[in-house]
Amino acid sequence: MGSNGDQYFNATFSSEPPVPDFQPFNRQRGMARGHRNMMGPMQGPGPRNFGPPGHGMRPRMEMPRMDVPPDLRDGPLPGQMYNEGYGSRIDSPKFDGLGSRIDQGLTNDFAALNLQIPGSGLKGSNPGADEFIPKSATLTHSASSPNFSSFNNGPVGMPPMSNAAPHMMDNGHMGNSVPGGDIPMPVGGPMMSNTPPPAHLMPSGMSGVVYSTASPNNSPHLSPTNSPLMMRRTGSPLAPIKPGTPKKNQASTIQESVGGTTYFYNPEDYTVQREGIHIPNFTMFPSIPPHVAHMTVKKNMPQFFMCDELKMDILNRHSMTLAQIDLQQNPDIPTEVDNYHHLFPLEPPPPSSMQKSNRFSYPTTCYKAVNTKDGLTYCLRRIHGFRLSNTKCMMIIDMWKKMYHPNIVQLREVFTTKAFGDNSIVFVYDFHACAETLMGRHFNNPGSINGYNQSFNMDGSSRSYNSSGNGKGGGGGNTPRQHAGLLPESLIWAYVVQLSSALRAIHAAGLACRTMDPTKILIYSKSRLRLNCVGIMDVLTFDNNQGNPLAMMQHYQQEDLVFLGKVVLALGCNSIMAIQRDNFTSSMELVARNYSADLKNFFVYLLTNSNRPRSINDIMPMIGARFYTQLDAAQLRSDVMDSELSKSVENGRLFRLLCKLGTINERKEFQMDPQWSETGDRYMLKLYRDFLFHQHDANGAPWIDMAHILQSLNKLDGGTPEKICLVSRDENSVLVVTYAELKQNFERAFSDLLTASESQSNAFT
Ligand SMILES: Nc1ncnc2c1ncn2[C@@H]1O[C@H](COP(=O)(O)OP(=O)(O)OP(=O)(O)O)[C@@H](O)[C@H]1O
Repeated sequence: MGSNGDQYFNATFSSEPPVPDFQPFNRQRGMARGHRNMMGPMQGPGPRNFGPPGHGMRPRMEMPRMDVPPDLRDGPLPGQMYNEGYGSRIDSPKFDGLGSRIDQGLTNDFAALNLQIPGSGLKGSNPGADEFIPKSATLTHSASSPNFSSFNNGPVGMPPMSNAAPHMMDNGHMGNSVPGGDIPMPVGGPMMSNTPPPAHLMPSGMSGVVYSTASPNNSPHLSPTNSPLMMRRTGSPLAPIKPGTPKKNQASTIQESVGGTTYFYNPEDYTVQREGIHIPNFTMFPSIPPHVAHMTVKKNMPQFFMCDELKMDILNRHSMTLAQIDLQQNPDIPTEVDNYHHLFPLEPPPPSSMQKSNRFSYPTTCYKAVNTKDGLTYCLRRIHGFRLSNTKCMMIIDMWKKMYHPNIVQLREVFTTKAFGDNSIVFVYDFHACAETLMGRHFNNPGSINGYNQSFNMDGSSRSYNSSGNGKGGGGGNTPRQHAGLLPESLIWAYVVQLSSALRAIHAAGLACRTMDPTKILIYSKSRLRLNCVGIMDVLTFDNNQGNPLAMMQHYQQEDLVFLGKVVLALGCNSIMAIQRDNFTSSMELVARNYSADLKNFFVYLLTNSNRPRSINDIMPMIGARFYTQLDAAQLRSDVMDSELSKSVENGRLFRLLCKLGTINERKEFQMDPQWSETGDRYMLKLYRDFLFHQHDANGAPWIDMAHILQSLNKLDGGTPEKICLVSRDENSVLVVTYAELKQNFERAFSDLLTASESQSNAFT
């Protein structure tokens, strides 16, 4: 079995489910609107235009949130704040928002299933009771309070889908945005959480308010007592659904004329209530999918970010790619070679400049370098002192350049140069950061292993193999070993599959590898192989007198197969010595003792009876069902990578959001501008920053919960209709705003900033 996914195969498969990440409850995933027929018939539009304006002609396969009735898009949001001089009023006379309808649908759905729905808030309390109605909940703020003029310009509607960020099209469900159930928001309700906000956020004039357990639209949800973090620890604290919850009556059809077209629609058709589906109007990283979560070794802490192993791997590769050398201390390295600059040697300088490569009979040097045209990093392999006398061989190079394979290091171009002070030819390959050679990984210890005490070249000559000299890898270290110091057979087959796959593609293209050698096979990650240096031998050994440059290919292909057998035999015996002719019998005995008959047959086929023509395709039956193992490992790894990628997608989005917020808040140059942060609309964003980061609990202790920050930021990004209460530090100003309003202000502020920066840069140019 390949070790690409070894850490997952080795995982402890515990019967105990892992701690869910940020997912305090289980519920039905959202369905596309196209499934509505499964849930019940559409409420009947008549023969004219049906549905809210802008939706009449739409096919029904739409995201539910696309269909926002005009009362929510254009009408005042419940709880809309209006400016009344220096006082602001919370006006929430009829709370019948989208969210509550959605919630009701979900609640009913769950009720039908006789399940408990967290967050329904049904604990026997009557939501319509007076205690839920903080009548005349008028908030005051100080004279320095922000100018709310923007609210006078008319109602702030729920943002239409077209204004939403693309990620809103995702079907992810949010952590604890459990619908509030059947409870309509009480008239005049203060759109508060089902638990009181932290003490410092509770306005002094509202201390007697009873907080509703109603719609999530009105609920900040997260507080020190009901954060997802707490829920993870304690199980869902949200109330179970009350059995037999009555269904809400159907709303009557609404008629609306827009631009001469009359739309008839039932508002509830354009919410997801009827389907009992709740698709959040924002997105966030929900959790690791179970097929990945159960695969990994169980961790004590939930993983919101990339796993350490992968992160270190990526960071190492990044730093290796960015590494530079001080050219003043290395005058031998030219600043520029052809289209490449920032040359960085990938191996220490050889003891003698005349030391030849084990494989090429010329001194060679490898550099990492950046291409001036595309800015990408490549590997330059310089062959010292080689003068290209005939360009006919470039026809083979062109064939190699077209050869794309996941187990071959891609050849990009070949050029001659005098930049090194001699006639050199340079082969440019893709750079695989942190790659090492198979030699360095597995045969770096030239000492006695398995009874062999001398290293040999693959061709059987007696020259000792050096390590790759790059200080990486090593025969011991992290290399997986079976008993008796041998490699696990699964790893050997993983190598065989990859090497034979590369050879198969090469031979099918009419070429030959000619560098099947442990020093010319790159390995990275756990067991990922690539054949390196393809095409070099075709140039270095090109026979000018030969009419057809490909005439010798069949012969070279036969050699490839023999060398494949030798490389794998050396791996199987864990020694280069194993391939020496004298050692062949004992090597085969060792293989027969420790490995399967298939592996032995593999060596017999490739390394005996030299007169028999061989084909790479004959290897496939020997690999047999092990192909499935490789495929499984590759797919598992792909699943893990996909899951890791999904985390990063959300991280990047939130990081950009935070960057924007940081650039808007409290800009010194705008401090005295009445339109800016201290006195203008941006004041709201400044208070939001405190809401986001500076919460404390009832005892005044800082309340630090990543889940609160993540969820709140995601709601801001999604511009949800949910309301939050923002309080100034002196507690004299209280703003109740929806995330949608915050988002509008946020985007406006940032675009103002961009405009200002453009005009400034224009002023300077
Ligand atoms: N395409 C590449 N991407 C990244 N690193 C590479 C690439 N090619 C080579 N290297 C690095 O350069 C080092 C030297 O490679 P090289 O092929 O010269 O190995 P070697 O053992 O020194 O062989 P030789 O005896 O032929 O010089 C390798 O260990 C590898 O880490």
